[in-house]
Amino acid sequence: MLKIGILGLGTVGSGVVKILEKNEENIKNKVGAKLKIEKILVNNLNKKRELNFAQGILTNDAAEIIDNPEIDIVVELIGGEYPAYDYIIKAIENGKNIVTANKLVIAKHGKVIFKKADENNVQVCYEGSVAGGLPIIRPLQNSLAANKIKKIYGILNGTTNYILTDMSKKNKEFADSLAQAQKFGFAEADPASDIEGADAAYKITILSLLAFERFVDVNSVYVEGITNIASEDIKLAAEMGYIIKLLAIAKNSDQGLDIRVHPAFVPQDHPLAMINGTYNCVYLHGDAVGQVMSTARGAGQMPTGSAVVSDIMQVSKDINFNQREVQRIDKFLDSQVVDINEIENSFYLRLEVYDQPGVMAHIAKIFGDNNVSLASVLQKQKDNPIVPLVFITHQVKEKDLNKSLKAIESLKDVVKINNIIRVENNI
Ligand SMILES: NC(=O)C1=CN([C@@H]2O[C@H](COP(=O)(O)OP(=O)(O)OC[C@H]3O[C@@H](n4cnc5c(N)ncnc54)[C@H](OP(=O)(O)O)[C@@H]3O)[C@@H](O)[C@H]2O)C=CC1
Ligand SMILES: N[C@@H](CC=O)C(=O)O
Repeated sequence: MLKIGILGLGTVGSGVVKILEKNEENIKNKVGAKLKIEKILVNNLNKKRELNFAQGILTNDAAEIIDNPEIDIVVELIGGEYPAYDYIIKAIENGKNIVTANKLVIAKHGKVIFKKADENNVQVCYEGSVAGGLPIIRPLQNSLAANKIKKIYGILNGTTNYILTDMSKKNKEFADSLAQAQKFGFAEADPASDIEGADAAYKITILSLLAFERFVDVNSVYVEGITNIASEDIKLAAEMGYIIKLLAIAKNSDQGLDIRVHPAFVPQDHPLAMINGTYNCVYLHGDAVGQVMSTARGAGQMPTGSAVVSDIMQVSKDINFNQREVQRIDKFLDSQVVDINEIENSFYLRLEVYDQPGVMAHIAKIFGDNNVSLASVLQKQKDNPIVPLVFITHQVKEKDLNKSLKAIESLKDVVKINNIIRVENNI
């Protein structure tokens, strides 16, 4: 019998307990040992819970798990940076194997945690940390290991994909869709991490670690969230043949790593445009295998529970059969991240201008002076002295676009620049 201590009994922790109970027999057969939940750490012992436990299982003292010599595997599901990180380190030092779904901790502290795990001869598994129920950590470590991976495009945040899908398909307002995602338990305890892009940045940092064998400083990832996306942008994107998605992108080249998270126009006929709701997707290119695309629900109790329990089972099997999967992280290098200003993209620009002669000529001249060429222009007629003007540019370096936008903003016939969104035509 192997004994498990779980830190956290929220959305994911409850899912893990349910799966371990529901599939108990099947899990025992696959692992070759019975798995027993010894203790569960919660914050508030008096909280009303959907699951019932025997006396003494729930505790609010972390030491009863991380310092407990009976426990073989510590499953960290409390989230956030601290005390989660401290608990993981202490548990490793105490010889526990770790399973976690905490992308923040793995993205920020993976290097230290993996080193510590190696020194203590234990494993750290984190399949649930990226894209919930979508298998991608183990495939990158194993099934795709023969490949050199050049680029990854991901829809890695369930909350924002849910919001964008709702806004585009059901004409819902941002705040209503976010509230729904929070109610379902997809959103982080602090949903700013979802809607402002940090959650996806942690996830693409973890994928880059495995795909490119590079440690990335998560603070060097360029991040923009979806809080500026208006329903007007979603409608205009559709008119122009695109869907707006929050993309997490990592491309490796001799110049360094182009790694970023931002909303993007995705062509309507691209498979990524068809990933809706809480579904996540990873779309990558391996030199041997070619394109690989996988999709599954990226957030929520049972999909994430599925990934976490699979990790628990893998670690249990390894303990049971006395083996340990080794990650050769000692060979991983630190990454050079390419400055966003040097990256070329096509852009969607939505402006409001005074409807008067010459405005187009003034804007076109500034674009021309800064090497910005236009792929399409959409001028909306309104019975109003102020009209929207929409452009899609050809590929241009961000720094050149920004120079021209600064000049355009100061034109007196331009009211304001409403939005700028990157257009990913070459995924
Ligand atoms: N929700 C999702 O869909 C997904 C979440 N994840 C990740 O999984 C992890 C857990 O997320 P989720 O289940 O949503 O989080 P929740 O907020 O739903 O649950 C957190 C749990 O941890 C407990 N807890 C929080 N802080 C402490 C503390 N300082 N000491 C003791 N217990 C504490 C809470 O106790 P109490 O119940 O008493 O309040 C609660 O049981 C996070 O890292 C998250 O990013 C990953 C993929 C998907
Ligand atoms: N808040 C996250 C949960 C899973 O990682 C998301 O919405 O994707």
